[in-house]
Amino acid sequence: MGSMAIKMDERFPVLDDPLPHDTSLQAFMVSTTRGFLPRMDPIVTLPAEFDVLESILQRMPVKTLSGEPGLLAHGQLGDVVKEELPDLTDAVDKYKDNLPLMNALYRDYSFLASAYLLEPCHLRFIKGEPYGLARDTLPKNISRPIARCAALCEFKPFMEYAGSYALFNYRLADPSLGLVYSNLRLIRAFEHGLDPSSSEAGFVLVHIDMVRNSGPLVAGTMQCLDSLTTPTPQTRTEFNTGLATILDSLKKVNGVMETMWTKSKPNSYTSFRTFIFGITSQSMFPKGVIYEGVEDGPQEFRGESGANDSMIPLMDNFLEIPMPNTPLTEILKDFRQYRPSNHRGFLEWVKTRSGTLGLRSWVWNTPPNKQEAVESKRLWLKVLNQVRDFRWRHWCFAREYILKQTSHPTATGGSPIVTWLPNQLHAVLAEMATLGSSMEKDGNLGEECGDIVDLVRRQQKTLWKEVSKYCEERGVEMTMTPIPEYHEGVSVSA
Ligand code: HEM
Repeated sequence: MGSMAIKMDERFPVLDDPLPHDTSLQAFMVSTTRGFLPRMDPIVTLPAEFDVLESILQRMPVKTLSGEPGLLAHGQLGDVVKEELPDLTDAVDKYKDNLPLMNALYRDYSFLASAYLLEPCHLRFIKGEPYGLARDTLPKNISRPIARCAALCEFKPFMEYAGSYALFNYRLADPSLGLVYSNLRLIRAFEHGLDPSSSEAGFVLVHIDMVRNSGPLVAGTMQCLDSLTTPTPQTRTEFNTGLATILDSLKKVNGVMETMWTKSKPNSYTSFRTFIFGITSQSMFPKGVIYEGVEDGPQEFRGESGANDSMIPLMDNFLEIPMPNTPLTEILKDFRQYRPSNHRGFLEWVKTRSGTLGLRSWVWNTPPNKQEAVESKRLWLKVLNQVRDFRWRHWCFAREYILKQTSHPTATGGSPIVTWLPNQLHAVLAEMATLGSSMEKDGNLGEECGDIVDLVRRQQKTLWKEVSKYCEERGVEMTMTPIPEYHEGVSVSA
């Protein structure tokens, strides 16, 4: 089901039972129980053939598990990789039928690859110097095995958010306590992340803690789409129940997101992020990276980024949020490739299914006076409000963790730091203002939705001012389109 073509007129095979013991399936498959988390908790222990890799990865972080400085603290990783690590591609092949194990190897080689390439930049960064150039060649003992496991797991041969850095990088300190924040530990880290109270650990673990709530998000989405696919007299009721489930799940996700402020400190982010930069659009890699023994030409890939999480893209596709036709939106589309193949297939399927059903029109162009139809609109607006809430908080993160800390112009995924996040936030605000105005006209806004629309109108102006200020300070072109005063007269049909 990973890369297998799913016909768009068939129901996407979302799992209810995530089949945690089935090693013939990719680790990442969308389910109504674990949502976008892998089907099983990530594999921690590698087979004995990989003992050298394990030993290097344990000695690698700036601060190791014992608290002693590791190889990256003194710039010793490059030499150790050359001296100690054999090319273990044949050992990878020996286990190729065990896809979750391939995923663990992909995670581990991608940690090593990023640390190896960016080690020189880290050494300059801690001296307060600009990043300068990274290493531009990945030696065979890393490039061949990472290319092999990435191909088997259907990832890019470079660190990704789900398959490597975040969602396949946790273990349970006490398995009997399950997936609760205080019980989560990182498997791999670059800087201080093996200490669960560190900002690096907090940054990663908050992502996992959020995605832990994505099962009902998937289930609610499927319920909404199913209810319209085969219409019955109960369709509207079922649709509204599905929307309510989505809303509940997003509220939990946003509630956990808010804990980032205390779990990971704004002034610590820039030091561990050196290792999660990608190759695409980064000054550290002006000529890409040569993967020795794999491909002839230089390669480039986007870096690790929450932009490759699937929860918000799911909502973008389900709600048919119109994105502006800008080069920034092209980057958003490019990000959609950097995720597990099954997530990719699911997101595409939802986009097509919502579009074919004309979901947005069905909700917004129905007669305004039927109570259940009005409820669909209110729920839809509240779900959009959670997407807004996510993106607004996210913009606040970008301001506090990045813009106020560094002048480096490009985020880890290779997007321009000042304008990219606002491109999407602006689009969500505009959509909400448009839909809110149409409810207002019909006299159906109600108090809660009225408050939401008021907030949207205030945030449109604040965002505009903030982005203009950063663009001016940094000499960046302001790309946001002007805000039409309260979007009067804008059509809401899809
Ligand atoms: C300190 C916290 C965070 C910072 C500094 C941060 C930073 C960024 C940056 C700079 C981008 C732009 C894309 C790029 O990398 O080129 C981005 C995108 C994104 N990040 Fe984060 N992030 C944070 C936390 C999170 C969390 C907890 C999630 C949860 C899943 C997340 C999900 C996303 C999403 C979905 C996008 C795409 C946004 C969109 O479509 O508008 N981020 N992040």
